[in-house]
Amino acid sequence: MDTFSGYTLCLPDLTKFQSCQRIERRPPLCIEIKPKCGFIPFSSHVTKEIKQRVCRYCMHQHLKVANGKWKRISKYCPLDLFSGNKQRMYFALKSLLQEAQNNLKIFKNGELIFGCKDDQDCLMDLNELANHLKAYFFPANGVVSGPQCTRTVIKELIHVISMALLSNPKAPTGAVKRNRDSEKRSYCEASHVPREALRNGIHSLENSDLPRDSVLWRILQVQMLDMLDIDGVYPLYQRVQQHLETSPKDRIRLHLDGPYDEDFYESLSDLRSEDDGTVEYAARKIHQYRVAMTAKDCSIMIALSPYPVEEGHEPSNEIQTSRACFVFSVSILDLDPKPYENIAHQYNLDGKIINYYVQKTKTKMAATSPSFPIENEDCTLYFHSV
Ligand SMILES: O=P(O)(O)O[C@@H]1[C@@H](OP(=O)(O)O)[C@H](OP(=O)(O)O)[C@H](O)[C@H](OP(=O)(O)O)[C@H]1OP(=O)(O)O
Ligand SMILES: Nc1ncnc2c1ncn2[C@@H]1O[C@H](COP(=O)(O)OP(=O)(O)OP(=O)(O)O)[C@@H](O)[C@H]1O
Repeated sequence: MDTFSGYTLCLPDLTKFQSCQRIERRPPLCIEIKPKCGFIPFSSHVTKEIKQRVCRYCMHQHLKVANGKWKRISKYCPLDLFSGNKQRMYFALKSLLQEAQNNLKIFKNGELIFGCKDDQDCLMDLNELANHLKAYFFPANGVVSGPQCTRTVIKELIHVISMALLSNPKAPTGAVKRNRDSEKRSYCEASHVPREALRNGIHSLENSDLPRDSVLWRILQVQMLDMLDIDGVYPLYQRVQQHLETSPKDRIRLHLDGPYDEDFYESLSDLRSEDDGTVEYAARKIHQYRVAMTAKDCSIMIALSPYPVEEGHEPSNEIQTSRACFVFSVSILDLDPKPYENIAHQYNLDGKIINYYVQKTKTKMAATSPSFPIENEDCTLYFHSV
């Protein structure tokens, strides 16, 4: 509900399956993922070299833990999830299950069974999650338990989530191959994926790249409307602010607070990046940045409704593994536009994230690097016969 305008938005409950399906004994599941930004900035305005190597999410983790927002650093890296590479996606989803923070929630029949209600109240027990889910993956034998059961259920769950994230509602039109440059931009040096898997990932073309029109592909396309990065957008914001001081009424003409109509939408498709020095150019780039920011903060809802393996279904909206069958739907949540004023906050936050990360990694490197002999210290090597 928007208390300023007096409007209320009435949305369907996305934790429940939307289309009318046959009644199943087992209730619907829903997985909510807030994936965050899935690429390394490619803008030439970026001056801090670290931003070209480590993604914002991984850097921000350190500041969040230092500020007490979360207790532990997550091994989740959005670039692994958005990679389209099965191994990296598996690792990303497993990391979310180990440290969900506000990036993963699981609902059963609309009720939260895994993830955080808020910063204090988190349900994070994987065995309990497996207990909730085993009826979906061991339908004939609900009594299995123990670590093996948990492992199998979690593996199956990750498999099902990956399939939903990579599914293409418009039938197969192929994956979008990355060129060498964008490939480099899709690796984060702070990722915890084992180096070996990364090396294989870079060279293996199969199981890599996002299928066109999959939910991850669509979100990534919108995120990449941020072509200048906050480093390039902030000076444009200052240009607009300066202009508004003398012409405050232009705030409406420049659509800074909406309306989000055809004109606004059209301004998103003009991707020219030659700055002609006008306030119109600045406003257009700010619109694109704000829409990208919205896509960097949205959530994906995957609703799953189980059905018996032997029953046929539209293959386009079903997920079938060796152990389970689901019909599924994928929606995107939390698409309210980021306010124009947010840009100043983003700029300051970006600086804090980077400074803290650089300082933290420097201290860590100093503590782990080998100590060199101090001046005048005896460094004679003695060889003993063996
Ligand atoms: O800046 P970030 O990346 O920390 O994102 C904020 C989110 O923090 P997160 O990193 O996901 O824990 C933050 O999430 P929480 O409220 O902390 O769960 C909000 O979504 C915030 O958006 P808004 O200002 O409420 O519209 C988000 O702010 P925006 O950057 O999208 O404006
Ligand atoms: N249509 C919906 N169906 C099911 N659950 C929903 C729906 N809308 C929101 N939720 C749940 O409520 C949570 C908060 O929603 P949302 O982020 O839109 O609210 P908000 O007030 O904008 O919160 P924030 O400022 O933290 O983003 C979501 O993470 C999701 O779990």
